[in-house]
Amino acid sequence: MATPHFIALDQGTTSSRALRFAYDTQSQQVQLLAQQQQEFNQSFPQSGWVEHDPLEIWSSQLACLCQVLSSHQAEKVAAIGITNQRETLVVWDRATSQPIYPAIVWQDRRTSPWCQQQRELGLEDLVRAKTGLVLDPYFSASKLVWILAHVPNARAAANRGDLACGTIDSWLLWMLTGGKVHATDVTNASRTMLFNIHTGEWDQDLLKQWQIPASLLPQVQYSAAHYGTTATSVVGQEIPICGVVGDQQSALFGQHCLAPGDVKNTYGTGCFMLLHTGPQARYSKHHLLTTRAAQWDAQPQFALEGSVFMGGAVVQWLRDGLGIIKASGDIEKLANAVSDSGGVVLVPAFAGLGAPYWDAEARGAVYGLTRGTTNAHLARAALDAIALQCVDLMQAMQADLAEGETISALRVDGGATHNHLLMQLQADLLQLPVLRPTISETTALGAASLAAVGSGWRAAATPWQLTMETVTPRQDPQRQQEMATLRARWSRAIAATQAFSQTATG
Ligand SMILES: Nc1ncnc2c1ncn2[C@@H]1O[C@H](COP(=O)(O)OP(=O)(O)O)[C@@H](O)[C@H]1O
Ligand SMILES: O=P(O)(O)OC[C@H](O)CO
Repeated sequence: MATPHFIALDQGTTSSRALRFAYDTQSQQVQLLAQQQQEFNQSFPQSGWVEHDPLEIWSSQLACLCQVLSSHQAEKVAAIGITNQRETLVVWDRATSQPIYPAIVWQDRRTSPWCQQQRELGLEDLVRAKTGLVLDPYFSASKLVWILAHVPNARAAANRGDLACGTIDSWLLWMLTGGKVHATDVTNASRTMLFNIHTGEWDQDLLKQWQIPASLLPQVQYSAAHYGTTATSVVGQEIPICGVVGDQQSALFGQHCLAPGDVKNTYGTGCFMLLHTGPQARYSKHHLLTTRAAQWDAQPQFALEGSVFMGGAVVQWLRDGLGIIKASGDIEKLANAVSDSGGVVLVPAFAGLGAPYWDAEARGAVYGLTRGTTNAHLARAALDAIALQCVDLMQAMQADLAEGETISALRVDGGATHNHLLMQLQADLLQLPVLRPTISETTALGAASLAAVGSGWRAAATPWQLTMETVTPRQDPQRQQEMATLRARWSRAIAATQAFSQTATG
């Protein structure tokens, strides 16, 4: 098998995907052979709540896997890698494998009051020191506490050891192995707010503080490890599962960002900028998170992360909420109908503001409307907002760089990077080259690559061949002036939005 195949399962916020790659061990070339994708339902049962059906996640993911399995010879598949939307939490019954409640999604804000209580108890610094995270509803811990408190009988069943919980990787592993494996990897664990990023273990103090029985939690392993094999009764054959990694850390790995100073930004539902910082945990002075990067041997790896909750989701809102475009890709043509937003600024704080503001109570706002404002101006303002949120992340990251470190380019991936207008805007705002791989599926590539490492087919440090396209920043004075104006307006709009959320009473 000189050209083993690896399958990545990429379970995202809006869709499940399976991608099959062939890896030529001689040339290190990788080829995408087949891919399948299924969207699934998003449920918004109350204001600020976001839920998924874990069984629909599972059935869509299994269907995609089975399709790419049957696309080529079965025996060529050397291993599977799983990558996933992070933080989203599932709790299920160990005996029946039935979820006891829908998955509470990373975007869900219902636990904002609980987070506030924990801050009032003075836990913020302790949580940050142990987990690298800020006390925000984004992370899994508050979602688990909510389920244990609100789902009938959940607390008693958890205390008896009858329940299991985990992020989506754990849920998929459990189902793929027919209930044999309850595990997760360090990157996913580091997003739960229950994991000590320094010791590499569940933090007993936090578990005690929040009354979480340790028996609920999965076993934590390296990202490249032998997790188990798929059950024949489920998938039709036994295939080793040798990689598990959160989707943003997977993209970091897939983009070959393995050394301190390497940075990537993914433009999916949200936008996630990660800076690899090497084997030492580094704490931000500018409200970024400290998180685990993919780990392939005994040496832990760390990253600084800036998370923006509404990236491509703003485009979905224009499509599904306002109905001003039919497909996400239509936004570029509409936005190109005008030369700028006409002074309109959209702050998409629909689910609060993530890094670097961490304002769970902020809500979205549009400024600068006139009688002349059109859908095209709004579309343009939406793209501006995606890029400007990422400028905030980059500014924080640059301010956190160690002496001698510089960021010379931004590697990008994710659905919204197909938008040329957005990518040019990003390059111009940052005055940095934006590097876009011709394989846009670097998240899946990262998981496939880790599965190849975990199954012994390649060494982690050996990069795949990646061809990059460069978007060069425009440096003419007029453009620079336009970008400065955009940034100044954005700062005012953010300040006004936060002031409104502090003064709003209902
Ligand atoms: N041409 C485009 N311009 C802007 N946004 C886009 C474009 N194509 C897709 N998107 C957005 O990208 C997101 C999908 O990207 P993807 O990487 O598949 O996300 P996820 O992994 O979060 O499900 C959607 O929010 C969609 O609105
Ligand atoms: O599903 P994505 O690609 O939007 O990623 C979601 C993130 O992992 C949330 O932290």
